[in-house]
Amino acid sequence: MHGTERKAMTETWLKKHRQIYVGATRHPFILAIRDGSVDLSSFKRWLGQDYIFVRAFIPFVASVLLKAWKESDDSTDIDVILGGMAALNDEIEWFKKEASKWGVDLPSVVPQQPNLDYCRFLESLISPDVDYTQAITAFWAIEAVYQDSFAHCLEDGSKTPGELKETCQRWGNEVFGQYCHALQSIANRRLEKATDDVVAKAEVSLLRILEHEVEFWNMSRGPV
Ligand SMILES: Cc1ncc(CNC=O)c(N)n1
Repeated sequence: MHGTERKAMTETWLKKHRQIYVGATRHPFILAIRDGSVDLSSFKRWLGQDYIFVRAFIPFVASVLLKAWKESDDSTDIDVILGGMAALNDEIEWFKKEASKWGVDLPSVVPQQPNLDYCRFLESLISPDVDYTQAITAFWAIEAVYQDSFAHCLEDGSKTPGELKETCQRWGNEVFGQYCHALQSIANRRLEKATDDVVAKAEVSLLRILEHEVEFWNMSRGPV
């Protein structure tokens, strides 16, 4: 990496890994929501699995907050991360409401293997051995996949069914988009000053996240 221009590292990575990024953000499940052909049992499967994921995501975000507090050179990072935590509080209530609307009994949802694998990966990032730069890059990537995916379902020309629009709005709205940009700016700022070793680790975790996200969407198809 020596001598490499590191401004906007995350943008460089998204170009370099474009194929897998498109796989994660234009998955057949998302395309089916967008064209209105989505099977509602797929949607319900996704909803139940995502609730389990989001519960595991909370301690991960808390760990990023703690790392920011200990390691960040900019105290306003905390405000951005805290905003993300506040959104998760809302999100948990929304999942409960949405699940009851669709007749999904959340306590009886069994986590599928790709979900367990993704949650275990999140847990590995909580370790104090993972530094703030790597953790905030991972946090950005996880949020950005949902933002990009669901915003696609709200674009002009999309035929998203009315009853799924609220779901798409949750992650596809403008405010969530700005929040993802704020996370991306923090990641870029940190990556610019990071050691080659940390930059390499952050890139690997970005790739792992994109792979986990593809597997996560694949679960909506149901057990094979
Ligand atoms: C599998 C997955 N990835 C990203 C998100 C978005 N972050 C928090 O809600 C999510 N809900 N689920």
